[in-house]
Amino acid sequence: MLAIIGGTGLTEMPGLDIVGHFSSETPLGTASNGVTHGRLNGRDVLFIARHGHPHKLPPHRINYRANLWALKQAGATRVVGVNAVGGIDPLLAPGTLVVPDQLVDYTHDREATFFDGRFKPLKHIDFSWPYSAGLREALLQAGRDQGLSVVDGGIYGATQGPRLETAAEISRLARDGCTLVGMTGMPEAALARELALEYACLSLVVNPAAGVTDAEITMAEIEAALEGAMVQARGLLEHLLVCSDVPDLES
Ligand SMILES: CSC[C@H]1O[C@H](OP(=O)(O)O)[C@H](O)[C@@H]1O
Ligand code: HPA
Repeated sequence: MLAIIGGTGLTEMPGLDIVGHFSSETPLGTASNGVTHGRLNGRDVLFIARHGHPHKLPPHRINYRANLWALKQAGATRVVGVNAVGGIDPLLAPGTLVVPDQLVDYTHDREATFFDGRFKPLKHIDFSWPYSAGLREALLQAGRDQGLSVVDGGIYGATQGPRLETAAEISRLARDGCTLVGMTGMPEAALARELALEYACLSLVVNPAAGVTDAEITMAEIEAALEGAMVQARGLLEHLLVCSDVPDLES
């Protein structure tokens, strides 16, 4: 079943016919929220709000392990993480939707693996290509079907937060090749891979990253960009659920 992890600006899925709720308690601690099982456009979908609902958890305090575990237990096989990001590449203006194809992890002190001694045998997952190619393509196809222009590829730099970055930090990320910056892309992607879940991200550019323009970053501009982009993102996700080209990885 497809699962959606909603981020900033997506703490619930409007229009969902609720089938049931799964508890937020897991062997890895408490998930941000209980997992909601619903039907959208006649298709089953699971939903969890990464920051809780209402939005309360900062990115470094999210129990990513519990969230992924709860989704897997609820029957998820494919997971789309939705995230608000800053645009490092000046071509990625606020309002742009991106399906990243790579990431660089700058986070620290997060519970970033299931293989910390409790789960055996230890597996060193291959993470050369951190996102599922099939799910990325399904997202891009859903965007094309909806007439949306969705950027195919981008390098997501995952920072610790919750503060935004300095201009010098963003210059460093740009030198590393990052085109997008956010605070939640890791360890979410790696944990999904450890649980053998197909995982891809739909990133919404909500501001130029620090120093990309001369202006300071304001929450007002972020909220305005998020409002518009989220309407498109929700349409894309709803279409993804019914899109005939989506490979059904469960069959
Ligand atoms: C200034 S908004 C920063 C906040 O938004 C992003 O969250 P998410 O990825 O869950 O949409 C970013 O990572 C920060 O947590
Ligand atoms: O500029 C940003 N930096 C990090 N995370 C973000 N999430 C939205 N915008 C940003």
